[in-house]
Amino acid sequence: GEERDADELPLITLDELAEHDSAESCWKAIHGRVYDITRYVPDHPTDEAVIREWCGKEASEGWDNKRPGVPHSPRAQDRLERYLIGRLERSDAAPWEAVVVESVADSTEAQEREPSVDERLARALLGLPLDGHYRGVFTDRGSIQINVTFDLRDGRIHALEYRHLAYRGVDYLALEEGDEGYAVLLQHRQIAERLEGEPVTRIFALYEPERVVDDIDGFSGATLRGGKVISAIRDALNRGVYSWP
Ligand code: HEM
Repeated sequence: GEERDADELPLITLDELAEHDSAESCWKAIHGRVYDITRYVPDHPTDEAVIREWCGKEASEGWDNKRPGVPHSPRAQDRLERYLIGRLERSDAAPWEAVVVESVADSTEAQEREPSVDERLARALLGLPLDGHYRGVFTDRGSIQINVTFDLRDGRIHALEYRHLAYRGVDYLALEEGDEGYAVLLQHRQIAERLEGEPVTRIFALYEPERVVDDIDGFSGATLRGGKVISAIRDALNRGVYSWP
């Protein structure tokens, strides 16, 4: 669809919107525009209930927060624009400026958010991981093997730490020099050192640990479960920012 002049679109009231609150006819208002997404509901990549509960409503909050702080991708935005049918009639009861859930919002006050001046918002709109403190785990059959924390700044990893590191009943963080398996702990620490300041995309190098860690004490790089560290980091990224810098 060509970009239509917003002024040409019909005005739709909140009452009218509210009549289309089911899967049979699902309209949503997002940032001042109204979309009839009825045809899209069955195709949405979640449980239908997730998207249906916003039918008939001002849904910017859901749109901007697939999970807290994680907005939909540009691809989803393109998709959304296919269903544009009107403009929401503004009323003071329904502010439709960017809505950000509380955990993410600057708590001081609702200030004007523009991607040109708000780096966080710009990264969010581009689908880039947001700066902040992250925590994630790798579990195996219910028990946590790796628990990592790290910070992202401009998409780069800093201060990667292991809160927990255990395989097969061995608590590696408790090992001391000379203990069997100590080299595995050193290798994990090397990962943290070598990833310091690297773009987060660099984690995939851990699939070939010898690219990242030295051979220590005759242990080959293969001792290291590089894939598990990647999983813990990806889990952290999936969970989203744990706390803001
Ligand atoms: C407003 C309420 C909505 C909520 C709460 C919501 C929630 C979600 C969630 C939780 C996911 C993640 C699925 C996953 O990672 O497996 C997702 C993905 C997606 N949603 Fe929605 N959604 C909403 C509306 C929409 C609408 C109206 C469209 C398009 C017309 C849409 C298009 C997509 C697409 C294309 C994805 C794939 C990931 C992406 O491109 O961001 N969603 N949505």
